[in-house]
This record gives sequence, structure tokens and C-alpha cells, in this order.
Amino acid sequence: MTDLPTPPVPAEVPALAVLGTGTMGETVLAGALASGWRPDDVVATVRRPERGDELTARHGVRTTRDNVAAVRGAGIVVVAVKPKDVAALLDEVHDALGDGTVVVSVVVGLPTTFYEDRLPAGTAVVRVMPNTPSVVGAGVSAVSGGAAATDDDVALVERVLGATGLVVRVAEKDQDAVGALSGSGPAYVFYVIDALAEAGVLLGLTRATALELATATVHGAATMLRETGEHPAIAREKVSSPGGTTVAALRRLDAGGVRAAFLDAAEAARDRSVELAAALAAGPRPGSGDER
Ligand SMILES: NC(=O)C1=CN([C@@H]2O[C@H](COP(=O)(O)OP(=O)(O)OC[C@H]3O[C@@H](n4cnc5c(N)ncnc54)[C@H](OP(=O)(O)O)[C@@H]3O)[C@@H](O)[C@H]2O)C=CC1
Ligand SMILES: O=C(O)[C@@H]1CCC=N1
Repeated sequence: MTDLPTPPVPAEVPALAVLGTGTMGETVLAGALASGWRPDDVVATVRRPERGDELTARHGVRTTRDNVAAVRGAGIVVVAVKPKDVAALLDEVHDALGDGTVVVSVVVGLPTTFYEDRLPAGTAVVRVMPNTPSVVGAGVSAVSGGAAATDDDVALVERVLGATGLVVRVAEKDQDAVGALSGSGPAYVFYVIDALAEAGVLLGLTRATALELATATVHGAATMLRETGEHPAIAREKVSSPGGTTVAALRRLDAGGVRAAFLDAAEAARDRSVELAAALAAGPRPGSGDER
């Protein structure tokens, strides 16, 4: 795990509990530490003690398997378990949540109402869709407040995420689309990098050189768009000389239906997000895949 930037001077911050500290829970935790939370302000829950030891060694935070103990005294509670585990977790911690605690969900699909229906009346819930590049401070997180979340509650969550990269507010109705684009998006880009590297190997480059070139090319292209503000179609045209090599290659991508495949892929992710939430609101059906 790569270190995030040095934290600013810590101000008074509410204690933070991360419930279910796997890939995304650890990312949020590391982001909070980089945003000014001290290790003493943070507790992380795990199912396996060895995972707890790993997190303590890496981040200096307390870890426990006891979700109820973790939420006692926490001003911010981050739910970072898989969708199928959320309902049981909320039942478990329901009575231990303090007044004014902000509950943050990074769980794909589940709307803030899923939490509001299961937690004490008036609980502030903030839905976040982060992505894994947050671990190196290059993430994107989209944030939406639920019915009882105030502007200050949302701003507090934005502060937790501040060191993880770009943080944007979106309407909650857009969160399934955001998940399909930037939440799952790193996987699409890793897929592209892997495929590009494979292409280099096909053309005789060593695997190490091919992967280095592919990764640096994607990084460079994305950085260039961010820094110049240029539209990708214009940037693409500038690479494509008349009668040259790039236009010959792009013709093959068009013939392979690559653009349509990206649209289909995002639609499938969005539909799965909606489907998961609907299934879990009704209770998972064993063997249906809803329990993932
Ligand atoms: N990975 C990603 O790119 C993104 C994930 N998300 C969302 O983040 C959430 C977590 O995903 P991800 O981090 O990938 O999954 P992980 O499996 O890596 O993390 C979930 C963690 O929760 C632990 N856990 C499960 N139940 C409990 C419990 N009752 N008490 C304490 N810990 C528990 C698991 O422990 P154990 O491993 O021992 O079972 C695991 O470490 C999901 O809801 C997902 O939708 C959102 C955006 C991006
Ligand atoms: O695949 C998933 O379900 C999670 C949500 C967004 C990215 N990964």
C-alpha cells in the first residue's frame, strides 16, 4: 500500500469507526489518517484477527472484531462490508449508535433509505462511491446525503475523503451510474492496460517492457486530459496522422465494437447495482447470487 500525503495539523475531529476493513475500508481509513485523523481517533473492525494485526502494523489504528464496541463513541461510522452483509451489521450496531453519529456507506447499490429504514429515526446517512486509486491519493469519490444528513454532515465526510483524490457531490439518483463509471472504472482501465501489454508481447516486447509502456501511456494520456482540459476526441485526432498508423489501429477498435462494449459494460454494472439493492431490500434469495 502506497503512503498518502502527510496529514495537515489535526484539528478536533469526531472519532471514526470503519466497519469491515477490507480493500475499501482500508482505503477510507488511510484517507482519514492522511486528512488529519490520528490513529487514536480511528478504530477498524475485522472478521479475522490476522487482518487486524496487518492494519495495526500498517496504520497504527486499533482493530477489533466487535462492531458494537467500535461504534460506541464514534462520531462517524463507515460501513464498508459487502452488500449482502449490511443488513445484519446494521441490526448489530443499531442500539449502540450515538445521537448525531454520521453513518457513511461506501456500499454499491444500497440507497440511503436502506440504512434509514434500519437505523434509529433521524440517523444521518451519507452515501459515497469511492474507487481504489484513492489509496494513492488519485481516487474519485461521489458523495450524496440522505434525508437527515445536513450540509455539515456531508462536508465532514468530504473532509474524511479529502486526501484520497477528487471528491464530488452528486444527486443520489446518479449513484448507480457513478458506481458503474468511476467505482468499477479502475477495473476497466486495468483490463485495458493488461490488454495493451499483451499486445506489446504479441509484437515481441518483453512482458516487463510492455507493461511499463502500457501503464505509463494510460497514466500520461489521463494526466494530459486532466491538465489541458482537451476533449479526448480532439486529443485522439492529434495522434492520428492522415494515412498513418494510428488511424489504421483505431479502425480495428471500431470494427471490434470496443466503444459499444464499454457502453454495454457500464450499463451492466449499473443494472447489477440496481438489482442488488432491490434483491437485498426484499431479502436475499439463497443461490440467486444476491448474497454476493
Ligand atoms: N473494491 C472496490 O473497488 C469498491 C468497493 N466498494 C464497496 O465497498 C464495500 C467493500 O468492498 P471491498 O472492500 O472490495 O470488499 P472486501 O471483501 O475487501 O472487504 C469487506 C471486509 O469486510 C469484512 N467483514 C465482513 N463482514 C463483517 C462484519 N460483520 N464485521 C466486520 N468485518 C466484516 C470482511 O472480512 P473477511 O475478509 O474476513 O470476510 C472484509 O475484510 C462493498 O460494499 C463494495 O460495494 C465501493 C467502491 C469500490
Ligand atoms: O464490484 C463491485 O461490486 C464493487 C463496487 C464498485 C467497485 N467494486
